[in-house]
Amino acid sequence: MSPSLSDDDPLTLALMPPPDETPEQRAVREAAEAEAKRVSDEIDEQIKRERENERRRKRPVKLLLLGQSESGKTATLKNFQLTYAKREWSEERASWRAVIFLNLVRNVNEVLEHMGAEMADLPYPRYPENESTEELPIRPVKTLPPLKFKEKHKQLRLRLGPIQQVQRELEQQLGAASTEIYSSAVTHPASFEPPTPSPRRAPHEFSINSSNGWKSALDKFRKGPGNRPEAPNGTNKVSKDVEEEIAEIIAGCREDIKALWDDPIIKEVLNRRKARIEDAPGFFLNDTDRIAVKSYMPTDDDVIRARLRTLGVQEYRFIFDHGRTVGQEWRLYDVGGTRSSRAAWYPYFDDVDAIIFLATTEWCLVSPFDEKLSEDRRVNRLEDSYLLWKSVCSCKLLARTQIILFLNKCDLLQAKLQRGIRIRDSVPSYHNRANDLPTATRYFQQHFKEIARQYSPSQRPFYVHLTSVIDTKSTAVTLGAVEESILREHLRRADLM
Ligand SMILES: Nc1nc2c(ncn2[C@@H]2O[C@H](COP(=O)(O)OP(=O)(O)OP(=O)(O)O)[C@@H](O)[C@H]2O)c(=O)[nH]1
Ligand SMILES: [Mg+2]
Repeated sequence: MSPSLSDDDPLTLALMPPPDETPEQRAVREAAEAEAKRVSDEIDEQIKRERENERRRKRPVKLLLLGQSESGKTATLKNFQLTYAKREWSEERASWRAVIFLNLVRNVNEVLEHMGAEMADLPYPRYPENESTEELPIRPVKTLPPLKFKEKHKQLRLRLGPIQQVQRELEQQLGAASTEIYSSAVTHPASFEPPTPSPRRAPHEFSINSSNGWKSALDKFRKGPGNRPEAPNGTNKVSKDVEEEIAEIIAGCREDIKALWDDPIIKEVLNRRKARIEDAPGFFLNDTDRIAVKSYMPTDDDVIRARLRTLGVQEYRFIFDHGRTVGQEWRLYDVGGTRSSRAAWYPYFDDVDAIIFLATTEWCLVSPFDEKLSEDRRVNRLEDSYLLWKSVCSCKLLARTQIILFLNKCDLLQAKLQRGIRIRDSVPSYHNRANDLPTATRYFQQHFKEIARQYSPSQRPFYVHLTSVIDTKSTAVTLGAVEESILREHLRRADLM
């Protein structure tokens, strides 16, 4: 007998067989007790199973964002945060201010550089080829008459001089993510193959890089106490002061920045030098009035449009506060897309529920009147995108992973087609198809689908969305569909475990 129960315990008394129980009554009672025990055990077993299922279902949803550099991975991640984790989004928004300042001063300095070069009659600029030693073809010598610069232009250059210093200061504060890497050589598939043991690939290269990505770059500018402990040497504080100082300098240059950007001679300079600054990532010169004020605070759209390169692999954990998966933890992995970053992707392929692969096709559209990049380089980027897609589709580790293709930057593709740029001039296999957005996206989509069909280790559904992820409203609708399909897959995998 249990030490807590004695013969005069009410429960024991209630459960005791009646003293005058007949053998028949006893048999009935024992059968009833056995049945009750069976039912009770069954219920216990069911509760155990449900708990186990619940535990499995609570497993975080893991989503990997892949694609070339500048394809829009980080912008997609920001849309996830804006749509599903609004609180974190609002907390983080202000810390993008410094990045947007950097984007704006970069725009200004690029215009100034073109003006200076045109004034000095220098040849057309070349892009730095950090990742490749391949030379770009030299542009033809100019044949146009020199432009008539006035005193006003010299004055503008002089008065906007401090903006160069501001760029240097911001780049220093934000670290390596603030500078771009350009590459043109595409001779082999983009490699993220399993790391072979080699002294050049130490394991730490494959860990989450939180020390120098944009997350940590933003930390330096994060507002308010309590969010992060202040660095012992007071660097956070210094950065905050620096940011205010920078806001003041930019505000002081507001009228000059506007005068520069609105000037007809400067427009001609940019035309001649084929610099379409407005199509480049992180273009904010049309927003100078709003941004170049001391009290400037970024809007949602500003943050989505801001450009800061991702270094390594960054993990973001969100508990969704909207959508079908409220309360569910999602882990999003945002990777750096430059060719040299891709070796770090592979370790994240294991155990991932889904991949969103971002591809942009507008790269390949070259107009001899519009683009300052060489045709080879643009077409190579399209080729690189196909090769990267092929590598992802054919990867055995991902054979059972859902892959969702975003054909992104459709807004830029549409704008180029409207400017009359013909696809067939850059992509001969396009032949005489209609030069419009529906036909173009169908064509590119078909190409990606065919690669997936041909190279996937086993057949899988082809999911594709045509996106412009800077449009937050339409992207929220796309993400709704994506969330549902990823969740279905997540639950299916949980049941298989
Ligand atoms: N116009 C337009 N711009 C876009 C679109 N998607 C992204 N961008 C912009 O393109 C730039 C590059 O986007 P990111 O999201 O930083 O690119 P990424 O793929 O993360 O690039 P890495 O970090 O270098 O791998 C940013 O300034 C974005 O705002 C789009 O659909 N349309
Ligand atoms: Mg990125």
